[in-house]
Amino acid sequence: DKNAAHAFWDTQPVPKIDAQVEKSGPIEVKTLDDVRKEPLTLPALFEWVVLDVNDQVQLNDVYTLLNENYVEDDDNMFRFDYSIPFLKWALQPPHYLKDWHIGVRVKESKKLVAFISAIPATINVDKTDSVKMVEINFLCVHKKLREKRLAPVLIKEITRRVNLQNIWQAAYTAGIVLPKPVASCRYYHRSLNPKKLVECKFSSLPPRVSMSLLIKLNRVEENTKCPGIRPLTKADVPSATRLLAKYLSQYSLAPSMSEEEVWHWLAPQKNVMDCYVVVDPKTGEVTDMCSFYTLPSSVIGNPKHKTLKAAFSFYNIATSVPLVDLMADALHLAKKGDFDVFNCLDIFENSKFIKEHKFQPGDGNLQYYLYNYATQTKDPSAMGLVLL
Ligand SMILES: CCCCCCCCCCCCCC(=O)CSCCNC(=O)CCNC(=O)[C@H](O)C(C)(C)COP(=O)(O)OP(=O)(O)OC[C@H]1O[C@@H](n2cnc3c(N)ncnc32)[C@H](O)[C@@H]1OP(=O)(O)O
Ligand SMILES: CN(C)Cc1n[nH]c2ccc(-c3ccc(F)cc3OCCn3ccnc3)cc12
Repeated sequence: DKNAAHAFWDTQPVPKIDAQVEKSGPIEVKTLDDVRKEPLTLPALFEWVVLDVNDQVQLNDVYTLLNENYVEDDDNMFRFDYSIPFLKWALQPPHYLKDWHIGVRVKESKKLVAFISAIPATINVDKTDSVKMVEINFLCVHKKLREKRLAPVLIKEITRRVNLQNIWQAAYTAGIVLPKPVASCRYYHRSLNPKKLVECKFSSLPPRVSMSLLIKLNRVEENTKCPGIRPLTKADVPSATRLLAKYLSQYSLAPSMSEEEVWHWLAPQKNVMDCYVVVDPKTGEVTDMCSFYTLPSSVIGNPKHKTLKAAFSFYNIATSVPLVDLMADALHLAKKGDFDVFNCLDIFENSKFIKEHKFQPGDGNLQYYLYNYATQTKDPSAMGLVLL
């Protein structure tokens, strides 16, 4: 309800839930002099730590905290299981700061009980403003320490450390409604391994549909449709960077990526990132690209299956082939890569293929947010940004 008190968020530079935005731009303007020099105070038993994700032991601590305590679906049947290589990749883009990988440990046992991260990103807002921001992700408090107001402390501390670098805006997404969504997006699932999805109770057999019929109904193309589609290589990066910049310029919220960033985010990496391109045979220019990342979920309390292998749609651009054909290839390649399900949001032009490719609606929303930046609420199709 619109009057619900947000004891923390009502103190933050974000629009009130029922605010009408006049003009776009920063909500508050501060200088380095306004920024606390010392860390926020934690409850007595806890200490701040910086996680060095180059140290296998510390990276494993982050993996275990998230594997056991991170995001679950509404029915608590699945929990995201970001892999160790995925977390290293997600946390170490070009120009990352170790200081922005913040943990809370129990002083006595050194057990990691909370985490929050920021990575640098240049975000274009409303196609006009290019804003130096951070992307906030992997906020997690151990299940045993929930509802003790620890999250606001983590958020204020990462805000402080980001402000110290003269950055005043952030982008983040969440499955819950907070003040105040920039866009409210829906997620969709395309079954690739219907038998396993039914056994995991991710999906159910429709009435009067046998398992063999369900398998047949979800069959994907035997071959690719796009001529010469192949994995992205480093040599493709200058052309792919130009194609991405041109494509993303049409969206109200989109990243601006250097060649170094394009290679970091789109370089094919087993069990992390799949990226395929179509190039003009004459010029070698990249004309089309599809990409999806690997994010498994633990299956909670299932006797037969421990994990669900999900592909999440990332950046897709079709200029020489229809988007529907490019995504047919993405589904084919994901099936070949042994994924059980292919997920996407109703952002970009994804609604063009969601119906035709037999995606089913998911059970919730993914809300997009900006911190300290007011702008009009957008349609999901105006979103051109994917957060992991
Ligand atoms: C300029 C730079 C700026 C950088 C910072 C930008 C902002 C970045 C913001 C972060 C972006 C993260 C993005 C991201 O990582 C992707 S969203 C995924 C977040 N993580 C999970 O859902 C994992 C499982 N849940 C937990 O670990 C805990 O439930 C968490 C830690 C979520 C909350 O711990 P808790 O023990 O359940 O709760 P208290 O400590 O008692 O705190 C309650 C207060 O926290 C507010 N809350 C709850 N969930 C939130 C969420 N997902 N975002 C923001 N705020 C959230 C809540 O509204 C309330 O405030 P209010 O009373 O005002 O309503
Ligand atoms: C984005 N990134 C910040 C992680 C994140 N946080 N909170 C979330 C809430 C929903 C989705 C999401 C996004 C796309 C999608 F196709 C399905 C999704 O969740 C299904 C429900 N679920 C949650 C865990 N296991 C299954 C991601 C997230």
